[in-house]
Amino acid sequence: MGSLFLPFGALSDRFLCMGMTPYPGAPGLVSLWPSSGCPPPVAGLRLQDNGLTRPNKQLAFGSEHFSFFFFCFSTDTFEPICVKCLVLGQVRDRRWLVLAIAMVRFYMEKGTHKGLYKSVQKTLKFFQTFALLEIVHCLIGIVPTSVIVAGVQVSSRIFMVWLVTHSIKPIQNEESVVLFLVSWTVTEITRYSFYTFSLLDHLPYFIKWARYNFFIILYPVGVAGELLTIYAALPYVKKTGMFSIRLPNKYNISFDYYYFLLITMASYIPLFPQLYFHMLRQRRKVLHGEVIVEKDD
Ligand SMILES: CCCCCCCCCCCCC/C=C/C(=O)SCCNC(=O)CCNC(=O)[C@H](O)C(C)(C)COP(=O)(O)OP(=O)(O)OC[C@H]1O[C@@H](n2cnc3c(N)ncnc32)[C@H](O)[C@@H]1OP(=O)(O)O
Repeated sequence: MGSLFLPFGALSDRFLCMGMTPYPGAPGLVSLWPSSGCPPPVAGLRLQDNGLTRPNKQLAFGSEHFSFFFFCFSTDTFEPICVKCLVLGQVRDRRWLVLAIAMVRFYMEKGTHKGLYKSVQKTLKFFQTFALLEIVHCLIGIVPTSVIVAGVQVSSRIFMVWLVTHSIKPIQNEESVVLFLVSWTVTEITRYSFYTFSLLDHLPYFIKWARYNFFIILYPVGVAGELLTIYAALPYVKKTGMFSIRLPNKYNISFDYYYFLLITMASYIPLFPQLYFHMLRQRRKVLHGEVIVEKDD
């Protein structure tokens, strides 16, 4: 029994790891014990070593309030694999599922999108801010995803959540907010289901297909939602001068949030196609087995 900071370097052989967190994806206590004679079938899935240096199998289950997870790994390298599993948070699909259910329930009860953002904003801000960890994963090499691709994707969403939708209350009931909320949610449920089932080596074709097809529609829809929301915010930002710094001031600097928003909107023109074509290349590679040599970002 130990905490997250067990001396991984001192371990050898295979280990089964079991953890419990206060809520899905949060850090929590982890128990480790040698897997020999130990790994039982977990929820019908047999954990077995397949010689990978990343977690061989991982399974997470629980409720909205806490989460259990099991995984089995080999320590033939001294990579902190357990930490890797924890921070990768394969339960994120369920966190986004919580958001999806909250949105559907709200719409069924109220019959309107007005007030939807307000009702899900805490959950959204929490999950989306946690997505910053994705950039950290790329930076420290836990996942092979391009830092630039993940960085643009995550930072644009964080920007939308905190500096646009959270900060500019009059736009929170715009239909465009629903557009990006729905496309982000469906995308993340699919994406994290894909990662989870891939790690389990039981990837249903539908999940794989969905991961590499849904984006064809959801990406433009999400981006349209984001751009329309920023556009709707412009008059308010201009009128209030929010987040702007006017001259004269003692630092002799000026900043105009209105123009910053315009520049951000313009930056979608070169950046979005890069992300979209990246996904189209991934699609050809994963679904059609094409060998694609990508330029280093
Ligand atoms: C300050 C203001 C800045 C503003 C900037 C403005 C400009 C913005 C321009 C554009 C903005 C776009 C905004 C986006 C909006 C939306 O999201 S709309 C909704 C639709 N969105 C999508 O469909 C997103 C699709 N895109 C992606 O999924 C991504 O591009 C990606 C996730 C960032 C990268 O995908 P990809 O290159 O395919 O890599 P990965 O999926 O990460 O896979 C690489 C390998 O790594 C493994 N892996 C990754 N993460 C995990 C994990 N958590 N657990 C386990 N494994 C993981 C993965 O399995 C792959 O492994 P291999 O298969 O072995 O290679």
